[in-house]
Amino acid sequence: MTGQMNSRLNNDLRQALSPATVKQVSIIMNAFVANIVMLIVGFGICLQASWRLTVLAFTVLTPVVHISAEFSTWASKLMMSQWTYLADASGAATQALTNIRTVRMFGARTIEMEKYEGHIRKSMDVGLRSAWGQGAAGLLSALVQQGASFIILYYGGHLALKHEFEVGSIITFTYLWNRLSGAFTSLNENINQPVKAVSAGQRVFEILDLQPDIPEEEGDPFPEESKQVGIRFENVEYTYLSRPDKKVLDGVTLDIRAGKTTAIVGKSGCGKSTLSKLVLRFYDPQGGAVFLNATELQCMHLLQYRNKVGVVSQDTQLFRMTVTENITYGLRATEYTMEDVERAAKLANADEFIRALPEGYSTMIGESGHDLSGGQKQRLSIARALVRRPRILLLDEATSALDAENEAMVQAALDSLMHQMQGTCTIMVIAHRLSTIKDADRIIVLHEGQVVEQGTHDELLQIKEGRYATMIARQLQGGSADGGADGEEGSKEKKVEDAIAEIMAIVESVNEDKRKEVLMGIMKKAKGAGKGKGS
Ligand SMILES: Nc1ncnc2c1ncn2[C@@H]1O[C@H](COP(=O)(O)OP(=O)(O)OP(=O)(O)O)[C@@H](O)[C@H]1O
Repeated sequence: MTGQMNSRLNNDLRQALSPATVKQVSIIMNAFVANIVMLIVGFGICLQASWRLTVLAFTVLTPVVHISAEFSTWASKLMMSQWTYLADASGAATQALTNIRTVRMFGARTIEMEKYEGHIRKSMDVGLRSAWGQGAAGLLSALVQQGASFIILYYGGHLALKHEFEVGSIITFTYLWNRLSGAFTSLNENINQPVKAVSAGQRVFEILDLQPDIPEEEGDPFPEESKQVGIRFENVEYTYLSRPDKKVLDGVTLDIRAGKTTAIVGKSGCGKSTLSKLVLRFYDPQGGAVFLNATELQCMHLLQYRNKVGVVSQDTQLFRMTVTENITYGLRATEYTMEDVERAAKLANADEFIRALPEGYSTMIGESGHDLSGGQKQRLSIARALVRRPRILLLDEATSALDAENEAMVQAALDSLMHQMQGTCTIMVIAHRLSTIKDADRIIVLHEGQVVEQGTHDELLQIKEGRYATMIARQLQGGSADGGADGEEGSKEKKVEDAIAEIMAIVESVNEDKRKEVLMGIMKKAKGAGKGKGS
């Protein structure tokens, strides 16, 4: 899609601007004026020489006009489809080049080349058809014009024989007629070029004038600096348009409390990122509503709102700009100082590696940040979130794509970010594992688009400890594991494996000195549950 838009903008823009050079404008204007004058004056002289021959000649010209108009419509349809194929080719090339590592990894170079060639071939076929058509239309109109000259000579001769017309006038008339039809063809071409440019320009403006589905510059102002902001989901339902059969959020009601850190956890695909997309208002819910304090998010001035939201997500996107420009992306020069940038970078554990770059903060970053490690990109993205002084911070599985070493460094940066922001900023953390959200004030567990549990870390641990204890007790007694965590289905072994994995996650998620206590707690409860069941 991006490639297609790109190609459309490039091709159409080139065509739209093609007549807009001083040389082209003067050529078109000169030829246009000369041809119009030639047509008017020539028509007058012809009429004066013989009105009958003039009417005859212009009657013959009518099919030429018709043929040109028909050909123009046909050719512009062909041109559209030729551009569509070119856009497909450009889209395929952009996609393959953007994901060049994946293409190489899967040995798909030849497949991608063939795809590209396929689109180009189709475009070439259409181009050839258009060229043949243009040739045929030219030939036909030349034949019609020659035919008109022949009829003029024939009928003129006939009139001369009857002494109604002088022989010399026939020669003058034929000469004028040839000049007239030449002027007509040239005028047609003169008009065609700006007309094509205008229609290409219209297509460019169609794209430029596209408005976002959600209006960005109207609505209630964002609450003042002194006021804390909380987010509330009330009975929210959401289904992606491309998958109408699957309700991703099904009556979600939850609070992201003002000034607190709230973690959203749950298995892959349960709807966590969809929640964050609704918070960012990329989409609006189909049922229920999202509120910012007492104001419905849909009534909020979107640009002001997004300006106050800092995001660190799993796939950080960087631009081909300097480090400073990447950190301050979206801010105007008056909205930050260099001290702000350095302070944000220090808090994000990024200052050290930035200073080690060849030109420090002025170093140009390669396309999509390919010359930085995943961890470095994430730390830049944390600095980017910090420098905006956000009132809402969204951390969407910011460490999930990193290796252990980078994860530790980025997690340290995130901890410092959350520490810095605590109390002044409302933080929403989306995580796979409980271990990454030790400092959350509240944890909300999602399961298949619904909130199944919520509470503080300790409250959730107690619930889970109780559940796993019951499961372990049942296992120890050789009984069924049904009724285990989150009501999931599957074989007994799978459930035990899941239970152990989750117990390990709990153990990881608490401080070392508390780990023993948690394990002892589970074993104690398991023993109690076993006895209860046995008696
Ligand atoms: N753009 C989309 N179009 C259609 N379906 C989507 C889209 N994005 C996500 N989904 C589907 O919505 C469901 C929830 O996805 P979501 O990304 O919110 O889950 P998640 O809990 O964040 O998962 P993960 O932890 O793996 O990132 C999944 O079934 C996913 O396939």
